[in-house]
Order: sequence, then structure tokens, then C-alpha cells
Amino acid sequence: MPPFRRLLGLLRPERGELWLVLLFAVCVGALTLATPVVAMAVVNTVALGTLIQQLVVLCVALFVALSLAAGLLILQTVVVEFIQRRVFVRVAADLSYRLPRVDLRAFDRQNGPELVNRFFDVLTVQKASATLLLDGITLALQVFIGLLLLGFYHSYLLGFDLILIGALAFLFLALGRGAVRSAVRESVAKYQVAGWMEEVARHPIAFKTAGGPALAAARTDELTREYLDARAAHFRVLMRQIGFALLLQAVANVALLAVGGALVIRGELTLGELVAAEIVVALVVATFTKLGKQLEAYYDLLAAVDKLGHLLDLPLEADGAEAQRPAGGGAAVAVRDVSFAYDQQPRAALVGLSLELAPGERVALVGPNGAGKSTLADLLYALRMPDRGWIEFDGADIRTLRRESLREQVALVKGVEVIEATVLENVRVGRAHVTHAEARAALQTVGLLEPVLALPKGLDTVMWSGGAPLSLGQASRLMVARAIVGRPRLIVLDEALDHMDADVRATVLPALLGPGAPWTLLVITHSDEVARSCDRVVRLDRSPEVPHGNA
Ligand SMILES: Nc1ncnc2c1ncn2[C@@H]1O[C@H](COP(=O)(O)OP(=O)(O)OP(=O)(O)O)[C@@H](O)[C@H]1O
Repeated sequence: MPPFRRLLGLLRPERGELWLVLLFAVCVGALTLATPVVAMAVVNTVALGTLIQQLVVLCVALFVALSLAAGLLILQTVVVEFIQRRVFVRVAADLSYRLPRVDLRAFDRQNGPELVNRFFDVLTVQKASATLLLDGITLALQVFIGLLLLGFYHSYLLGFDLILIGALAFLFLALGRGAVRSAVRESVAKYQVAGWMEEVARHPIAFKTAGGPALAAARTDELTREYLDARAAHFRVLMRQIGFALLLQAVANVALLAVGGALVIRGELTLGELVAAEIVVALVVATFTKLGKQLEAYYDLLAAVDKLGHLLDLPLEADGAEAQRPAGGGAAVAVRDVSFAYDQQPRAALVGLSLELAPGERVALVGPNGAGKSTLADLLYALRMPDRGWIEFDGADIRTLRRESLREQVALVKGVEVIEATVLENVRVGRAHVTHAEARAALQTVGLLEPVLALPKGLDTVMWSGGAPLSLGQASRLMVARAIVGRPRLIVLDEALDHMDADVRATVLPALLGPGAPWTLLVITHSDEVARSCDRVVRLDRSPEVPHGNA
């Protein structure tokens, strides 16, 4: 979508306030022009040698007009402030709704956290829109009203107006060509530098290896160069516009004096009118000097809206319509002739896979690296959809189920995802119905209760996203506690038990696999011991000749 249309979309909810800002700006513009009008009256009064009282009245009238303008300006500033706050809140709320629902495929091609950096463009939107709404509209109106006023003095000055308007149109349309594109390119280059810095910060061990700092510096150098090139290209567009505006300022000032002076000499314009016209033109062309800042703000605004748009455009998961009725006990799961290939991957990850899990059954899924086991786990959690075939959950195609309803009944443990929140919140993850006692029981099941209670604040200890203050092994057990606490009907563990030590396994395995556990369990594992503890072992192989996996 073109950036300008995105901008309109972003500002549409603020329509009412924007009209108010415009109204204030019109009034301020009109009131500000009281100065030249009064100046003309003063010059004529002084020239005619009339009463001093008239001068006093004129000065008081001017003071009232300018005070009113100041008051309106303050109101305008307050309205713009509220628009800025609302844009921030709206984008934040929109993103917090969208990010948990983003289709995982979007993050296959792009780095999620790096993409979220674009949220900072809200600040650019706030700053640039404030600049434009406060100064930009006022300046534009000053130019418009000033030119209108000038036209009234003399028909020659009307011609002068038309030439100025033509010159301004040339400045915006012809000289501004490519400015939005160069602003977007500059912004992309800026985010690439930030994204790389984050990459370096995210992998501290890798970048501490012998060549790490050199790699960090080299890539930063390359990306910084790209930024400088992009910035220089954008600056060139800005400079040609600013240069033309300044030239226009000089030419307009001189031309008005020449034309106005000639008109006074010929008696077609009074001295007062010439002074007033000169003040108006000085006001109008003085805005050209400020145009550079406004233009830059405008292009920055469009680039920022474009960047935010990419974030807000991230595709969301398709949702089913059916809410499955809650049932007790383990779920019956059937994988029917499922095939799946990742985007732009020549080789399918799964081809024609069929598998059935009876309610309450504990099944181990084993097989070599790259056989498609984790891909199947994603499919069972509806993170991805099969290209062919379907998956049944208690007889219903999971495609038709509402994601929320499905994920109340299915838990997936894959990797370690610790949230920067307390231990308790890490177990609960927003499920208000999970009680403190249930969270403790889940921690007890995975052998974590004791170490957690030994922390200074127990379950209220705040954890870092890296897992601290728990060890990596403990943090991965916390993920199992998170899965079991909701008593789901299907648990899929993707290598979550493989790295537990023998003692811990001795307590965790019976709790997960024992007859009292209410769920159906699929355990992806490379451990013979874990596989042997299950009711059944399914092997998923990836034949070297045939480009697919087969159960
Ligand atoms: N996000 C992705 N984008 C593209 N291809 C992927 C992606 N994730 C996995 N693959 C590919 O899909 C195939 C199956 O991967 P998957 O992770 O499911 O295997 P796995 O059996 O879980 O392996 P492992 O035992 O190593 O965990 C592999 O060839 C892998 O390269």
C-alpha cells in the first residue's frame, strides 16, 4: 500500500481532532495577519497626521488579536498532544493483539524481534505529525492567506501570487520526486544497522570467539555505508528542494519591492499598502526557509508509516469457527495423509504421514535429524497447516477449530521460552484460572518447587528471558510445568525430556506417563530411555533418495 494511503488510514480515527487543529490553525493564521493589516493602518494614520487615540486603539486591537492567536495556539498544541498519545496507544494495542496471532510463516522469512523494532517508528510518527500539525499547517495557511491578501492589493500582485504558487508546486511535485522512496530506503538501512547490533547482542558467545569482533565490525561497517548512501541520496532530494526554496525567497522579496515600488511611484499603491504587502511577502517567503524542516518531517512521517505498516500487515493465523466442547481425559488424535513443505524449500518436510494416537496413549516419536518431527509438532499445535491431508482432534479437523479453543486443550513444549515475568506468571502465562496451588503442584511434578522456593522471592522471583536465575535445564523443566498446569488433553513434548538428568527424569516421567496423567502424550525424543517408557514408539524416517519423510 502506498505510504500516503497508509498515513490516511492511521489518521482516520483522529478525523475530528484533525479538523479542530485545522480550524485553530485557520484562526491563528488569520489573526497573525492582523499585524500587516494594522501596520498598514498605522502607516496611513501616521502619514495623515491623525489623532494619537487612533494609534492607541489600533495597538490595543492588535494586542487582543495576537493574544487570541496565542490562546488558540495553546489549544492546538494540546489537541495535537492528544492525537500523538492516541496514535501511540492505538499502535501499541494493535500490535499486542496481532503479535501473539501472527502466522508463524511470517517469522520463517523475517526476524520477529528485529521486525518489532519498527514499533519505534511510532515516535517518528508522533514527532513528525506534531511538527506538521503545529507548524506545517500554520505555515501553509499563512502562505495561503498571505497570498490571498496580496492579491487584493493590486492585480499585478495577484500575478505575482500565481507565479509563487507555480514555483511552490514545482518545488513539491517536480523537485520532491523520489523523496518518499529515498526516505523509506534510509529508514530500511537504519533498521538493518539496529537489527545487526541486536544480532550481536543476542549471541554473546558467538561474537566472543576469535573472529567475532572482526565480523561484528565488518558487517556494521558495510551496513553503515549502506545507511550513509541512503541518507546521502535522501539529503540530495531535500537539498535541491531547500536550495530552490531559498532562491525563491530572495527572488520573491526583490521582485515585490521592485513591482510594489513601481506601483507606489505610479500612484497605484499607497505607501501603507506597500509596507503591508512587504510584511506579507516577508512572512510568506520566510516560511520557505522553514520548509526544509517541514519537508523532512513529512518524508520521515511517510517512511515511518510505511515501516509500521509492514509490522501491522504481518499475516495473522487463519482461525477456525468452532469452539470444541470441553471434554475430560486424553484426546483422540489422527494425522491423515499429511504433507507439508516450508515456503521456498525444494524438499517437503513431511509427505503422506499418517499416525493415530488413542485417547490417553503415550507415544514416542523418534527418527533422525531433519525427519520432520518438530514440523509435525507445529502442525498438531496448529502453528502451521498441512498442504495436503488433515489432522483430527477428537474427530474434528483442527482447521475448523478456534485456535484458542484448541490451545486450551493442547500443550506444546518446544525450546525454552522464558518470559520476563515472575516464576508464577511464567507457569500461568495469562491463564487466570490457574491457582497458586496448581502452579506449585506443577513445579513439584517437574522437581522445580524446591529450587524455586530457595530463590529470594520464591514464586514471585522475576526471571530474565534467558532463563536466569534458573539454570538452562531448570528453565526447560519450567516449560513442562507450564504445559501440564492447564491439564491439557494432548501434550506434545519436542525433545523436552532429552536433557533432563536421570534423577529428574525419575520423577518427571512417572508424572507425565503414569496412569493418573489425564492426557494423550506425544514425546519427540532422541533418548532410548524416554522412548522405552512410552506405550508405543513411532519412527519417522527421511529416506535419502526420496525427498520426503515416512512413518
Ligand atoms: N522454518 C523452516 N524453514 C524452512 N525449512 C525448515 C524450517 N524448519 C525446518 N525446516 C526443514 O524441514 C525439515 C524437517 O525439519 P524438522 O525440524 O521438522 O526435523 P526434526 O525431525 O524435528 O529434526 P531434529 O531431530 O533435528 O529436531 C528439515 O529438512 C529442515 O531443514
